[in-house]
Amino acid sequence: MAKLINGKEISQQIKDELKEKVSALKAQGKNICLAVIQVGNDPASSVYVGNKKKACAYIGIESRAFELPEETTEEELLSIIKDLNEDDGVHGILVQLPVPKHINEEKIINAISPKKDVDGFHPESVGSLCIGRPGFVSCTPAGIIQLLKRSEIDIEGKHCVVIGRSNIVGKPMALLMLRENATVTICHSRTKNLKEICKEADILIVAIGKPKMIDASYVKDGATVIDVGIHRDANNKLCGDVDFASVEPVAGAITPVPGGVGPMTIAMLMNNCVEAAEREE
Ligand SMILES: NC(=O)C1=CN([C@@H]2O[C@H](COP(=O)(O)OP(=O)(O)OC[C@H]3O[C@@H](n4cnc5c(N)ncnc54)[C@H](OP(=O)(O)O)[C@@H]3O)[C@@H](O)[C@H]2O)C=CC1
Ligand SMILES: Nc1nc(=O)c2c([nH]1)NC[C@@H]1CN(c3ccc(C(=O)N[C@@H](CCC(=O)O)C(=O)O)cc3)C=[N+]21
Ligand SMILES: [Mg+2]
Repeated sequence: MAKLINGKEISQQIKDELKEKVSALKAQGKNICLAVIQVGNDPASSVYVGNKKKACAYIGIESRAFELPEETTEEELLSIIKDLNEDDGVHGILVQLPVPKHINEEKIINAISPKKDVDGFHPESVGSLCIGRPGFVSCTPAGIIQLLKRSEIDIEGKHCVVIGRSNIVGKPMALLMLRENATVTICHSRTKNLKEICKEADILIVAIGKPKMIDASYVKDGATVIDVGIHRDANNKLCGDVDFASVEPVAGAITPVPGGVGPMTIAMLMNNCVEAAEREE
């Protein structure tokens, strides 16, 4: 029986810590504001954006919502970002991904000022993480580090296997584990012997985007398993990239979906907004 890593509870702790910080900042006359931009109305995106707005309200951060139609042009979106970059009242800018196909995602990410890049997706933020300089760190991987630390799971010297090498999850995750002195292996769709490599992991972080792909046969006895995936199964129930029922009996610790990594992503977004405001001085 694995210890359940409770992301809902840990994210709540973090949000409560941030709430106190925000009221202290407010007492000094500083109000924090996050601009959240959604283009189109993908239902999953709307759920995440809604969760972000709720978290802002709870912590005392103002959220300025831009609900733009699917037909919004790249130029229009870039122009909104430019205005927000120049607006001293706005501390963080988030453009919910994916954006519609006619908009170049890379151009949008590059347009956001690194000072307001609370998602940590800008090349300057990623480069800073890579060479150990201060900058915003992608929220999902940063949240996973918090999950591990606050669950008292040692990272230093452990073999961490990350499955997935996307720019927003897998790669920054591997860099963060390295920064925490883990020995890190990154796996992807061309990896041979995926199962054998995963079986070596003390900490297995799964971000592949394939529902329930990782079962007990990939997991060493007692390993910590972190499930980043988020899907809806045949019964419209949320599930991850990990087959929880299969893995839970062999793992030492495991995150559920929902209530694992997802809520941490939002808590770390809030953390980055507070940092953006604090850095302003
Ligand atoms: N909970 C949260 O807060 C968040 C959850 N997510 C979820 O996490 C998952 C991953 O997201 P993201 O990183 O954006 O996904 P991407 O689709 O961008 O990346 C998936 C990665 O997994 C690799 N991969 C795909 N299939 C296999 C396979 N059969 N064996 C080994 N590796 C494989 C790919 O390899 P290759 O590079 O070779 O193609 C790629 O590197 C998704 O389910 C997403 O919804 C994402 C962000 C936040
Ligand atoms: N610019 C940008 N930044 C992101 O951080 C970003 C993004 N685009 N695009 C999509 C992914 C995905 N993501 C999630 C956030 C919260 C939950 C979350 O709250 N999950 C809850 C359940 C949510 C539900 O009910 O569906 C949970 O796992 O318990 C999940 C996933 C952020 N992302
Ligand atoms: Mg992706």
